[in-house]
Amino acid sequence: MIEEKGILFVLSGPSGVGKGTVRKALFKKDTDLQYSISMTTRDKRAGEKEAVDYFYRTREKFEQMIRDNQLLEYAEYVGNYYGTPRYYVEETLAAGKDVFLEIEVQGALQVKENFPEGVFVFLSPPSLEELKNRIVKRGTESDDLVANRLHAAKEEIELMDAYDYVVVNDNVNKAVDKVQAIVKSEHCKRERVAIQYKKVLEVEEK
Ligand SMILES: Nc1nc2c(ncn2[C@@H]2O[C@H](COP(=O)(O)OP(=O)(O)O)[C@@H](O)[C@H]2O)c(=O)[nH]1
Ligand SMILES: Nc1ncnc2c1ncn2[C@@H]1O[C@H](COP(=O)(O)OP(=O)(O)O)[C@@H](O)[C@H]1O
Repeated sequence: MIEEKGILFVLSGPSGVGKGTVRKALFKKDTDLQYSISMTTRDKRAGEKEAVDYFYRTREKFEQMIRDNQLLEYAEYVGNYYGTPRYYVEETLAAGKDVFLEIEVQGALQVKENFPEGVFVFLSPPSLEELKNRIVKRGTESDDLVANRLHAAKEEIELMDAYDYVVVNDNVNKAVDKVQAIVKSEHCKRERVAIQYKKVLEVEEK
């Protein structure tokens, strides 16, 4: 019997590059991917909703989840915790559905250790100057935090080699098209493996 687990897709990249924007645009088009909602200790921004944008938790609760091994990965990022609840990801993949994570770079590298068969996509800014413009334009960060996030971004861009794909987010629609093409291409690859496996079984049965 061929194991029909779902594929884990991980979209990562520096803060402000447009991960949230690309992910939201992608989910308006592609309903076959299951988005894993992250847990965070950061404050809710205006317009955000519990269990839609994040699960908002206290540091105490978050640290309890870490101790109980309930997070697939987590990272402390610019003073707050962010993490992926383990149960949802494992159950959804086991049910044969694809899971989509949108997380920062330290977390993506942890996921890669546990799920080397996952598909890792690095969303890159067209330039650092443009990344700064986007963070400033978004207006959610104080000047200090903008500087922190840019500093983190420079280090993160150096980790690009660990990824399977790089998508430059110069234009949101084009970036979404590329992510969708990656999803399709990975499905074709898994189908090839499944067909090859079936052939092996047929030969063995003869
Ligand atoms: N490691 C990890 N990072 C996450 C998770 N969820 C969100 N992030 C990342 O944490 C960073 C900060 O997120 P946020 O405060 O929402 O700011 P924004 O994405 O820059 O608007 C971003 O790079 C997110 O992609 C998660 O579950 N795990
Ligand atoms: N391709 C793009 N061109 C111009 N601006 C963009 C693009 N993608 C995202 N943005 C803008 O950049 C800012 C940061 O995007 P966001 O999705 O919050 O990034 P991230 O989730 O990676 O931190 C937002 O104001 C968003 O509207």
